[in-house]
Amino acid sequence: MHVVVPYAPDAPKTRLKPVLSETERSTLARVMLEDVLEAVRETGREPTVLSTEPLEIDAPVTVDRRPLTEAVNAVVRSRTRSTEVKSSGSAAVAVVMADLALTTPEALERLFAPNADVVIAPGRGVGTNALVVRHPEFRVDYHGGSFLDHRRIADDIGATLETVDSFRLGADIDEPADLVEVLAHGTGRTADCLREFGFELDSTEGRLEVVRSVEP
Ligand SMILES: Nc1nc2c(ncn2[C@@H]2O[C@H](COP(=O)(O)OP(=O)(O)OP(=O)(O)O)[C@@H](O)[C@H]2O)c(=O)[nH]1
Ligand SMILES: C[C@H](OP(=O)(O)O)C(=O)O
Repeated sequence: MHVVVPYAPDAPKTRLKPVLSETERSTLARVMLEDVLEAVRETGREPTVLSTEPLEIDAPVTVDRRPLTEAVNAVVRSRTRSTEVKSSGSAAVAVVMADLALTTPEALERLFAPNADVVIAPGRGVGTNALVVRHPEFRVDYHGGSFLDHRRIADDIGATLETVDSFRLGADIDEPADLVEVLAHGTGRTADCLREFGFELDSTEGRLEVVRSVEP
């Protein structure tokens, strides 16, 4: 299975602006990417980064400056349609977002295991955090509740769809409140990165929150 990790390094994670400086957002995005790549590798697969810019990283990188949906569809089209790839028995393509900081190899195996035409791990906010495509006519349409769009697209083309109910794959790190999940459940370098930025868990207001001792 070909595993692609989309990544846009230019001004990433803007929704974290209230709590992180621009440099910190870039560092966090990069560390999350590295955690995701490592988790994929631990499943025995070699991920390719699908980046909007050239990157210095220990992984193959494909540069495609088009918006997310177009760039991913170009990969999906070429992998699921190529007769050469099909005859080698690996026409499936997986798309795993780079901001899944809680991802583990075990969580990814649950995404890779089903033999459905389309497999989706939805994210909070009804996004599509991770996806496997085996059907040659399936195309992605990210943003704006993309899980519902992807379910409809699968239905329209008669593709079988399996949904993976995963806390770890469902947790994309977009907003300040998501940092609580990283500090509480993170097993990779992202949690260490947040601690280095000075974040810690705090429950003095009742609900568990992140607070930071050093402001950006
Ligand atoms: N290749 C590619 N990847 C993208 C693009 N836009 C977002 N991504 C990646 O897709 C994943 C999900 O994107 P978002 O959650 O919107 O991340 P983001 O754009 O960094 O965050 P916000 O600025 O808060 O929306 C992340 O891994 C991003 O790095 C794009 O245009 N091209
Ligand atoms: C990538 C995109 O992220 P969102 O806009 O939902 O955060 C999606 O999952 O469709």
